[in-house]
Amino acid sequence: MTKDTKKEILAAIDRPLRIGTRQSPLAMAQATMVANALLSIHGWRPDQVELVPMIASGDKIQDRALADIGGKALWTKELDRALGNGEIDCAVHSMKDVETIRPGEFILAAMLERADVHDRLIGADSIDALAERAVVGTASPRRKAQLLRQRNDLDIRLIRGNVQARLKKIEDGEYDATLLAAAGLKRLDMDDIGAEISNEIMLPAPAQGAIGVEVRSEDSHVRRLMHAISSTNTFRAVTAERLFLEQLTADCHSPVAAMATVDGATIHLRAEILLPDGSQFVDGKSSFDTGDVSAPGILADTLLGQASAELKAVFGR
Ligand SMILES: NCc1[nH]cc(CCC(=O)O)c1CC(=O)O
Repeated sequence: MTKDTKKEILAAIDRPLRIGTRQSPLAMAQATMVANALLSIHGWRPDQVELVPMIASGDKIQDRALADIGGKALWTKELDRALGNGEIDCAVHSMKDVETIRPGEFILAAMLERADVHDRLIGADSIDALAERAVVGTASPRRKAQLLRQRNDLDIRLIRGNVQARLKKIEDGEYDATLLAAAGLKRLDMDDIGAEISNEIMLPAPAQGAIGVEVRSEDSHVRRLMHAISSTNTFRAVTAERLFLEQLTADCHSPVAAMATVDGATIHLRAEILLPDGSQFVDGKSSFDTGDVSAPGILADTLLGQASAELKAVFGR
């Protein structure tokens, strides 16, 4: 960008850019990363951005699985309202928690460069090292199915609450172990906690480790500001994973994993669908051009085509 366009963008800001976020420590850390990226790339003063923390419905409900009470919208509803109203200029999300189909009035304008995509096991050095019938807390149908595939003796129970609350429950002995995304732990400066589980054993959730920024589609000014902090490779990889998920018509009940990597002009997508009890799964991979928007859906159809009637039924087929 030339010096003149930079000046023009700066001049257009007559008040701080309001960045909407959930108020959990992880969400605040993510929004701060977006704020810092903007300050750094646009050369702004710290007072030219403002974090606007909001409580999401999902934060108020701690005793049931998300899947049972309204799914991913519980994380986006409040922020959507504020973004639609113009109370905030953008909303920062963990892309893993964002529905595949979003209101047309919003657009994903940026994704920060993706962090570590592994899951980490807290409470034991490996899945095999867990005691017989150990109690493992997770709220993720994917992690539950992948754990049971490896160890069908494990007692998988629902765990809710933010990262700190979950770690406390392990400390207190309420659960023997849990799984958390390495990306989230790192953002909370806790990346040394637990043991890394390989992507072979636990392929991550679609969009795991990616932070996205949504803006109003019509707001070309903020779109342009966000474009400057976006990682093209992360955007392409996460978009492929989300297209895969969309074709499956999966929701947060569905045990699904997908991970794409970008190598030059090629996307490599690996994905897997499982029965909730881990007793069956189908996995596959596909490599395609970065411009190919139908390949992820074709992989989804291929996996479903190889699935048993029971596994198809998990995806309403
Ligand atoms: N569903 C909660 C959630 N959403 C995003 C992350 C971690 C950060 C990320 O994957 O980007 C987490 C916690 C976890 O899975 O451990």
